[in-house]
Amino acid sequence: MVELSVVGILAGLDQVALADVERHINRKTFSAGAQIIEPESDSSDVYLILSGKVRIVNYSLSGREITLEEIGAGGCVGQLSAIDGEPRSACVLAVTNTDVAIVSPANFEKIVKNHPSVAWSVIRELARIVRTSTRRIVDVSTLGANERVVAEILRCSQIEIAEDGSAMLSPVPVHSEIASRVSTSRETVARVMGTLARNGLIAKVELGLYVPNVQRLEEFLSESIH
Ligand SMILES: Nc1ncnc2c1ncn2[C@@H]1O[C@@H]2COP(=O)(O)O[C@H]2[C@H]1O
Repeated sequence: MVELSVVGILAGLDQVALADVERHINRKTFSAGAQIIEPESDSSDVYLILSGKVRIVNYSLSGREITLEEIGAGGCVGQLSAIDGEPRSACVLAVTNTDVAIVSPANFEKIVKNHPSVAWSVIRELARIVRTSTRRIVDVSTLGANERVVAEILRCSQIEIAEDGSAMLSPVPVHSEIASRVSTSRETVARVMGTLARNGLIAKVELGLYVPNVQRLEEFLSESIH
């Protein structure tokens, strides 16, 4: 059984406090593809992700799926409705089989009020969401679709950057997933990745998508913006 201590917002709690939280949760496993949070439901439960990966998605008026974020083990979703009592702001889907600890809104409030370190972590997480959302708004309002695709590959590369300035994205990012993250079509992603490959900025290799020089990719992006 996965320990609750893997959950980021519970990191500051000692064993006694964790045992107390354990009494206020229900564990559940969602299969890959299952919907964990449905916007239409009345529930305001909070989901602490113990293992696996979830995708937070919204839908455009035309029905296109927009990925807001992917969150792995240690993350927390569903806190917004638990905090403000408003309807769910997005859908949450299990990407892989995912083990969660479910906390009712009343128990979430109790845990937050009893443990200042949890309250602070929840606040920090909200700050992170605001920052990420701000960056997305700026990207969507200032960059064209092609540049957004390059910016997304660049962001993934910056996370994986090695000492020699290269990066390996493994597995190769799926076109439809990049498209969903940057609000464009799969065809645009395929076209832009083709251009990057022809310019030697990315290459598909056995291990994944290889970016030989992340700085060159950054320069390519800033040249295409200006
Ligand atoms: N922009 C976002 N970035 C990260 N997580 C989000 C974002 N929007 C919604 N979520 C998460 O998705 C959840 C959907 O249900 P809630 O609104 O209760 O709580 C939400 C957050 O946990």
